[in-house]
Amino acid sequence: MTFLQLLPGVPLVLLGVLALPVVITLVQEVITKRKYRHIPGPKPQPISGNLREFLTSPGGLLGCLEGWVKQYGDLLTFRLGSRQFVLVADPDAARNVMVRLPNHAAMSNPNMHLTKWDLRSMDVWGLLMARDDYWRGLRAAWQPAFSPASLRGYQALMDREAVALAGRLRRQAAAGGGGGGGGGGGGGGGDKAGEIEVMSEMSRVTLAVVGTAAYGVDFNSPEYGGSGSGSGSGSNGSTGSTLSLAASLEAFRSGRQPSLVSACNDFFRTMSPAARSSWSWAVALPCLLPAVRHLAAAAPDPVLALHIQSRQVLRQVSTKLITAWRDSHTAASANGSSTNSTSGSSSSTGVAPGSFLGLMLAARDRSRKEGGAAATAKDGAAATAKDAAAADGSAAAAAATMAPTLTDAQIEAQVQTFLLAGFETTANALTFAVYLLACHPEAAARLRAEVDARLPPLTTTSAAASPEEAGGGSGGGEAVRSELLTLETLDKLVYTEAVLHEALRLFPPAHATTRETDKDMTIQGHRIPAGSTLWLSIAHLHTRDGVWPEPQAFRPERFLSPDVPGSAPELAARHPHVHLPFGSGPRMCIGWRFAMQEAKTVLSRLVQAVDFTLAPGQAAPLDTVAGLTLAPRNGVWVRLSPRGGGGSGGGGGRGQEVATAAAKGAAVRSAAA
Ligand code: HEM
Repeated sequence: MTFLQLLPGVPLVLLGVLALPVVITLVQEVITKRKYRHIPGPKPQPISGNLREFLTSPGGLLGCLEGWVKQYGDLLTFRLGSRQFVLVADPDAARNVMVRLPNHAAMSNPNMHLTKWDLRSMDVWGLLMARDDYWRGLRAAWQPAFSPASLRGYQALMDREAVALAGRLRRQAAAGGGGGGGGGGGGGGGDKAGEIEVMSEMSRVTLAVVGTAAYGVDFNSPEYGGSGSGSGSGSNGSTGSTLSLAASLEAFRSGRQPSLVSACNDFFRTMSPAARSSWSWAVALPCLLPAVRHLAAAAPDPVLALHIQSRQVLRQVSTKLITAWRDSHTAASANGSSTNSTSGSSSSTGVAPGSFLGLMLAARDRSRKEGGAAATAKDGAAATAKDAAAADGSAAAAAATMAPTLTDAQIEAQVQTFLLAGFETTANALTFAVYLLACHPEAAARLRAEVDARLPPLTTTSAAASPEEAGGGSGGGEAVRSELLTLETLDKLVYTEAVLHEALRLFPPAHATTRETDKDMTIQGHRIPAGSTLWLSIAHLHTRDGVWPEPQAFRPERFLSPDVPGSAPELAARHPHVHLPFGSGPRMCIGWRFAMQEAKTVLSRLVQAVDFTLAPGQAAPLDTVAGLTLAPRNGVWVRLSPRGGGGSGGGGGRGQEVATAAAKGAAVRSAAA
């Protein structure tokens, strides 16, 4: 038989090759279906599973899950592409699995899977996704950065950024100008006089805090694309951040280089189920994925390209930070000025601000010494995370068996994890709190009274030495200063804390977390097979009927302890596992105290400095988007007015009362993917 005679068979072979992955996937689906057949849940479609309902539900991702819980009960199963999930919505069951199970399940976002390995080491090696013994070692290495002594050391820099924000907002309120040049961003507020977009401002503050607390650098400086870059349609000129996926895509198409804050926002936005690349279908056919990943890398569509770009920026920044740390540390060692790579990490003094990398490198040095030659050999065998992942084709499996020392890729993964986990969630929490206060003048008034009574006053001096000292922002020559807001004072801000807890309840930035079952287990009478992915819907627990009286109402009093006047009696009776903004158990958020300290500092300073109401045109109820995190879809616009008397605090007069925003609607969530 000649070659030519073979040709008619070629299309058939090709068809067979293409059909094979579909057949394999369908067979796997049948097997999976049998494994979970005893658990109720929506009927999946072949290949896509329940993805369509997830994406098209009018209530978005959260509304879809809510509907399923109503229909199928507190334990149900659903499939997204090839991935089967078990949703646990009962508080007791949620507590059990969070406390008992040590591992998060691997992430399953299409854009993430379509990105080549060298850009996503964080998805496996970062603390958030680390597993088993490797995670235990890593968590211990991170812990000193969040010890009480370390947190005390961060307070001055948190307050410095909060006072800078207060100055910036006060100047914008007084000038009656938009300061950042708003640009619309689809949020409805536009750049009218005295209006600001809250999320951009909060992102600027929280990014600055992460930068200085962890790395001792200013992430808002021009070096990282901040202060003035990125202005234009849909972006906030003062922060260089974009306000929506559409605005980021527009900026991307125009070839604009994103600031660090934009890249971080884009990372989260492109991890939303709504931000699908035209290559996303490949995730439903796992056996095709390695090949498609290469094709997608060669011809990414704008969504995937934006995702890849955000990871490239994160990578460049982390490499730069590591190199700078090494250079300065090597220089210091050569001068004999420092022998301790953590710059003072003893437990009594805490970790010095800016030395998170020192902590990681010290952990590596320590484990190298302890592990000796054997560990070093093992480390060498898995010299890069890429090699480890390639060894068996499973990055997650590689992580579980990793040597105890940290490779460069693993250290880079921690840098990126701290940056991402430490900034967006806190910025979103603050944004939601401001939105809720703008809608509830009575709560804002009570908060203002507490702040005025407790905080050291803000004083305004003329002629700022630098724009930074003046709180950045637009023009003018005034600076705002204050004595330090201490941790002792912060402890007394019980209503501020209650406002934040209530905002975290109604709009939990981390709306869900996961666990992976390590062996077969029984939940609510149903057998859950080993290796299952459990989806714990924090958002659902937070608004569960029958647990929370008027679950959608904004009532900070719920979180006041009984000895505080005006507290709501429900606190004592409440189930401890229906308010989990930071998760629970051994995988609970390592940065929760850091986040609360920062959020209290920033919110109280903001309220001390200005009054605010929702800007005309700002949608209420708020339009949100739930992806990896819950965020406002188009930012939140508020109108500022200065508080009276030069900002002396201490209960002095105010420039303008907060106008009632009741007509704008209550704190109802409209989460949409
Ligand atoms: C309001 C702000 C924040 C919220 C709502 C939040 C929420 C969460 C949640 C729900 C988890 C998963 C917990 C679980 O599965 O039980 C988590 C984990 C984590 N968070 Fe946060 N977080 C916030 C701020 C921070 C900050 C400031 C950092 C600082 C770096 C941080 C770092 C982390 C890390 C590294 C993990 C993974 C911990 C582990 O797996 O061992 N978070 N966070």
